[in-house]
Amino acid sequence: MDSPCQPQLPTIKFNSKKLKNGSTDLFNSTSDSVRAALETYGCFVIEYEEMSPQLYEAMYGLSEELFRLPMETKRNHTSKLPGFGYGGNYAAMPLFEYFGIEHAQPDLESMRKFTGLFWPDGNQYFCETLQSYCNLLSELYWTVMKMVTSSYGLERHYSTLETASFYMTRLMRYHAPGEGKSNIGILPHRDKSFLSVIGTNEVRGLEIETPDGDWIHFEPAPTKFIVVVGEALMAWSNGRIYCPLHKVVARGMKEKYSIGTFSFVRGILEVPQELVNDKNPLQFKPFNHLDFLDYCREGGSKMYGAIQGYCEESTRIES
Ligand SMILES: O=C(O)CCC(=O)C(=O)O
Ligand SMILES: [Fe+2]
Repeated sequence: MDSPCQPQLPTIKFNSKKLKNGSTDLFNSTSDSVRAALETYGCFVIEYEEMSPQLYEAMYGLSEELFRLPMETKRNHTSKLPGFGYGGNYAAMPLFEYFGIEHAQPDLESMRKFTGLFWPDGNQYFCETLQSYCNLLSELYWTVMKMVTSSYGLERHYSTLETASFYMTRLMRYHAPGEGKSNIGILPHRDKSFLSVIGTNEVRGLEIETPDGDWIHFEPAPTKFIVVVGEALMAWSNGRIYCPLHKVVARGMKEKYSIGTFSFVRGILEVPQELVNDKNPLQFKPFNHLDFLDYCREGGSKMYGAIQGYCEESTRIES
């Protein structure tokens, strides 16, 4: 049992109507809370009360259906990008399986292409449900990005990032290890993405390490999403934003399902001038995010954190 004084992840309420149409005071104060959470923990929990219970039930029901398909069908989903496509049955992570869908927007066409791999005659219900869920993750994602850029006074960078970004929406399953048992779901790692927003069914398992070395559980609920910083955003912020180590531990009899949208930025990522000064000298040379992703392809110790080494190495090669 967890003790009541266990450290908690910061939780921030998002009410999209109030944030869009309401007071700028609310937007500004929420933005500052988001920035503080990302600087301290590299993550926070969004409490989103408007979440539709019907969409939640439908999406996680359909995830179960998708993962129950035969292995040869699941393998139809391939990608050249590491971590995208279908993956699973790894010796070091035997309980973990995923489908990483690459898309420019959470549009119906991308979802139709993915759905068509498994249901050649179409599956409108799956396709529309997946699109609605991706849309929601994307809205939450861009609300966070608007807040981060605004809190640093970097509003002009928002649309540049928006234009250059593309996404991997990843549907994940963790097999249940069995009564009274636990086993690793995903090994400890730092994300190679810019930022992600992840929802989950009611099964716990995701743990995040604080800078002090404590591991904190994300406590799932239909109205909760977790925002996690990737190494690319940490570098872009010149190290102001923290990038946390995290892992999934599967326990007990229930399968865990989660769905996250992870963003990537095409072209060169560069620390904004506004974040560099005498007190905060430049820590990360400009880098190509997709080349960085490729550099991390082999996994291993790079999963713990590789951006510092990558920026140094790629500058050495160029000079
Ligand atoms: O399934 C989760 O909750 C976390 C997944 C994760 O850390 C990842 O895909 O990078
Ligand atoms: Fe991760």
